[in-house]
Amino acid sequence: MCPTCLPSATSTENNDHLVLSSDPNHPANLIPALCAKFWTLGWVTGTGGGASIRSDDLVYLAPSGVQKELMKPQDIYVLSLAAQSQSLDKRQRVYLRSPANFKPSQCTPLFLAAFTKRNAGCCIHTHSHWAVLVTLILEREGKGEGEEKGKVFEINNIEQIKGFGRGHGKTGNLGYHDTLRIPVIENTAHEEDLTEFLEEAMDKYPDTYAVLVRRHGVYVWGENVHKAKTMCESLDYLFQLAVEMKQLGLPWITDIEPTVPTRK
Ligand SMILES: CSC[C@@H](O)[C@@H](O)C(=O)COP(=O)(O)O
Ligand SMILES: [Zn+2]
Repeated sequence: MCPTCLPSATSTENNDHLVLSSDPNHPANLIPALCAKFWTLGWVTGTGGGASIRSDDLVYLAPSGVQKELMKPQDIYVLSLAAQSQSLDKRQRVYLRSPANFKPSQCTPLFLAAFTKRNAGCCIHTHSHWAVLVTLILEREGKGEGEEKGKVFEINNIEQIKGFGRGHGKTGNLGYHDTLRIPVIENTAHEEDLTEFLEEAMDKYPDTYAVLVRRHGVYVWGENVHKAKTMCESLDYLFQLAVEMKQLGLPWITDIEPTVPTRK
């Protein structure tokens, strides 16, 4: 048992009903199904990456260090946000369900940041090559430059930008001519140490739905699973495009005046 886990049920009454459902959209069924799809995209290979879903007060999490594409609903942890907030030691996690012989994902505090600071319903973490390559390009461009250079990915005038919401609490999506900005934080030796930097980036970029982690990957969240998944897909498309644009010597930010169509 992980030292920071505090199960509120014994192993014999391990609240299996919280993860056993015939509904394919139940979070305990969706997390393994999504991770199996993400594995085919190279987002969660070699146990890296993962996904977490919040349904009201309950947070569903994968175990740590497992092949994410082979997980089963019975492997899923369930945590109560309310119980967590009442706990005297905030680092102590209050699990309603802890599968035996596992530890909860090291990404747990980062997923919780998306749920508590942004009221997200789903958070996805990928180790996508494209995300990592974008952070490497930015690292090279930021070398010897000012403080902020290399610490934010910016792109405009690409249709797929319209796949992003304007920001938490705002209505509508970004437009074709808007600039999408994704902050970049530096990687740390231990995943949980990323949390304070992820939270800082969320404060500095209140409209962002994603944070890149240098030489590591990306965290993407959304109000629900559909939004988190489609924004993660749109981002990966843009990261790949951006790497290929860079190879062709094309800039990510361009000055294109909006055109008004003339109708005949
Ligand atoms: C290939 S190990 C990757 C981990 O250190 C981490 O970055 C990660 O994304 C997954 O952590 P996990 O605890 O297995 O959910
Ligand atoms: Zn990771």
